Amino acid sequence: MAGKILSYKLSSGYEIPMIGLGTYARKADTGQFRQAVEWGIEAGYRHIDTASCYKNEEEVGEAISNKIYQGIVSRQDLFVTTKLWNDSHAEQDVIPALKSSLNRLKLDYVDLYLIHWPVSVNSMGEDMKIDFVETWRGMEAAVKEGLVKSIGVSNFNEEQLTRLLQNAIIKPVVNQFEINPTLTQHKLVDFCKKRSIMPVAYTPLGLISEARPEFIGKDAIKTDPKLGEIAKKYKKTRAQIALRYLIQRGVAVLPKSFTKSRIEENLNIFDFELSEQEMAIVDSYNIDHRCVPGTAFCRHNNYPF
Ligand SMILES: NC(=O)C1=CN([C@@H]2O[C@H](COP(=O)(O)OP(=O)(O)OC[C@H]3O[C@@H](n4cnc5c(N)ncnc54)[C@H](OP(=O)(O)O)[C@@H]3O)[C@@H](O)[C@H]2O)C=CC1
Ligand SMILES: O=C1CO[C@H](CO)[C@@H](O)[C@@H]1O
Repeated sequence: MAGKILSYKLSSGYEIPMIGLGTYARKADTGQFRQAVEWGIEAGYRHIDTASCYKNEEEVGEAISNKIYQGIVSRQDLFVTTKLWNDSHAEQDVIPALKSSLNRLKLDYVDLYLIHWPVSVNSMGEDMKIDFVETWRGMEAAVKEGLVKSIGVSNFNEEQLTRLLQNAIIKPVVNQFEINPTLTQHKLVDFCKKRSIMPVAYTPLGLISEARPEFIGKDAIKTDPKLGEIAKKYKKTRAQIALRYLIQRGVAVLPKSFTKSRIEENLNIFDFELSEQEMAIVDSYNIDHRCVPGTAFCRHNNYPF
């Protein structure tokens, strides 16, 4: 891997590597998550993003245990994030849900625990209308029990972050939300930074990713020659330029791949710098298009978008 991975000091005092390996997949073969995380750690990733709803924490945990056992990394070298699912938002459900995640991950703490969505549901998917401030009390208790180093949120909008900050004893250190060249999110990124909340980009490749035939017609970014020229100049791919653009905006990125060469490629973004003009070109692909609109929750209380 060329170039040292940058990291950022969170408001909790812990360092978060600016790139993490995403692990969500709608479909996967048995062992595919484990294999991807093992390749990731071998390639140099030290930050892994999972969630209880991804149903892959066991395989992610196996990969981590294997790499620790093989002496490739120690637990302290890794930054592991997992997320509280929407069906465990009652204050008393947070620690049991986290303990189940830790059990599946075979870890005794995670570095970051996030409220996955500001929306609460029951096992039938019905809206439970639980206030996320109540959920936050459970998150704070998890810090006090030493089960997690830092806590944060995902898919929260400005209004929700404001209410949370007004009511939090331990402040959220991260908001994880969709950010990429076709959904640049300048307003929410600036809002978070001003409040010492680190913006972390999910779906950082957005419409660049080849596996999204449903977006044909909106994906000029895949073929536009201006981006091709920038990529050629630095001997990088369009995906690497998109990731570098986010890093230079001070946004951490979580690219997911099951392909060994892409896992390595996505990490190889720390040995070049885009000019201001090139940053503006990448920025110009914005069409405010959400790849992850969370439509399953669009009629729920606290739907964020
Ligand atoms: N908090 C939240 O609500 C959400 C969190 N997330 C997190 O963010 C992570 C990343 O988001 P995700 O939606 O997976 O989207 P990504 O932007 O990471 O895109 C993933 C897709 O891009 C392909 N890909 C990966 N690298 C390259 C490359 N270099 N060139 C071309 N194609 C590439 C992958 O294919 P292949 O695997 O075949 O290589 C895969 O199909 C998730 O895995 C998850 O951890 C995601 C969505 C919501
Ligand atoms: O984290 C996640 C992974 O992707 C899913 C579907 O696109 C999202 O709903 C979820 O929030």
